[in-house]
Amino acid sequence: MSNVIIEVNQLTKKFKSTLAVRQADFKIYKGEIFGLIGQNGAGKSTLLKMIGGLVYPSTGKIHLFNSEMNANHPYYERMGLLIENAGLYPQYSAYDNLKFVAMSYGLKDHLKHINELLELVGLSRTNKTKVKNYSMGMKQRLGIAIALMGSPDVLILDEPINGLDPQGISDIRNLILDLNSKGITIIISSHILEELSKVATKYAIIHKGEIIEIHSKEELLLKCEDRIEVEVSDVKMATPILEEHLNIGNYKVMNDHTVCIYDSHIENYRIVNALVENGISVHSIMKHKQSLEQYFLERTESVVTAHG
Ligand SMILES: Nc1ncnc2c1ncn2[C@@H]1O[C@H](COP(=O)(O)OP(=O)(O)OP(=O)(O)O)[C@@H](O)[C@H]1O
Repeated sequence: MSNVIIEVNQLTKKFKSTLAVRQADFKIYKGEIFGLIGQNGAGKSTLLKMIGGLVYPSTGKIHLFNSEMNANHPYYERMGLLIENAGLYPQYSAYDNLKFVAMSYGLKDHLKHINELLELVGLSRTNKTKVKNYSMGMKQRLGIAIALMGSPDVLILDEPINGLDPQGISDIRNLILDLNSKGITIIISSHILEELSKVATKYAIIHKGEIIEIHSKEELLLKCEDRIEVEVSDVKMATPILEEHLNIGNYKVMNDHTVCIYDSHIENYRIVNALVENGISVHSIMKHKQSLEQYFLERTESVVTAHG
C-alpha cells in the first residue's frame, strides 16, 4: 500500500492577474511533518487552502488518500485545518467553543472527547475562563483543538506560530511533535525556516507561487554546509570561468569581489586552479556552514542558477 497521503500535480491558482500558486507538484507521505516555507505573499495560504478544499484550483489535481479530490469530497473530513484565525467565540470558554463546533458540524458523538482534546492541547485547566482573556498561544492551541475535533489523519496549520511569544512557540512546537507521534500527518507553513526546522521532517520552499525546492531535513542540513565563499580580484570575470570551465551553475554573486558557490562536489583546489589559470587572483576560498535562515533568504532572493 502506498504511503502517499496527499499528492498534488501541476496545481495552479490564479486570482485575476495574480498567479498565487504555479504548477505545484509534490507528495506528502504518511507520518511526515511537511514544512512549507515562504516569504509573505509567496502563496503558502493559497496552496494550503487548495489542499484543504477551501479554494478551488484554477488547474491541476489533488489526490488525497489515493482519490482524486473534487468539491464536497468526503475525504475532506479526514483533514483538520487551522488556516488564518480559528473563528473563536471570545465570550465563551474553550469547552463551550469546542461544544459549539461539535454541534455545528453535526459531530455530537465528539462531545465526549472535548475534555480529552483540551487535555491534549494543554487547556484542560482553563475551566470557565473566557477565550477573550487567553494569550495568543492559548488561542492557537484552541484553534488546533478545533481542527482536531473530527479526529483527522492530516492536520493543516497555516503559520501557527505567527505572533506568538517564545513560550507560545515552544508550546505549539511540542504539541505538533506530540500529535505527530500519535500518527497525525502534519502540514505546517511558516516564513521562519529556523522555527520550522525544529519540527519539520520535509521542507518545501515556495517563492512567488512556485515550489522551488523540496528537501528532507537531512538534505537541508547538508545543503547548509555546502557553501564555498571565494574572494577574487574581479567577480564579473570569475563567474564565466566557473560556469564554462567547472560547469558550476549554482552560485550567487555577493559583491564585486565575492561569489558563493552552492556545490558540494567541487574541490577547492579545482576552483582556485581554474581561476588562476585564467588570470583571476584568488584572495581567499572558504567552506561555510550556513544558517538555515541565511539559506532560505538566499534561495528566495536572486540566486543565479544555470537556467537563469
Ligand atoms: N482571494 C484572493 N484574491 C486575490 N488575490 C489573492 C487572494 N488570496 C491571495 N491572493 C494573492 O495571492 C498571493 C499569494 O497569497 P497567499 O496569501 O497565498 O501568500 P502567503 O504566502 O500565505 O502570504 P502571507 O504569509 O502574507 O499570508 C498574494 O499576492 C496575494 O495577494
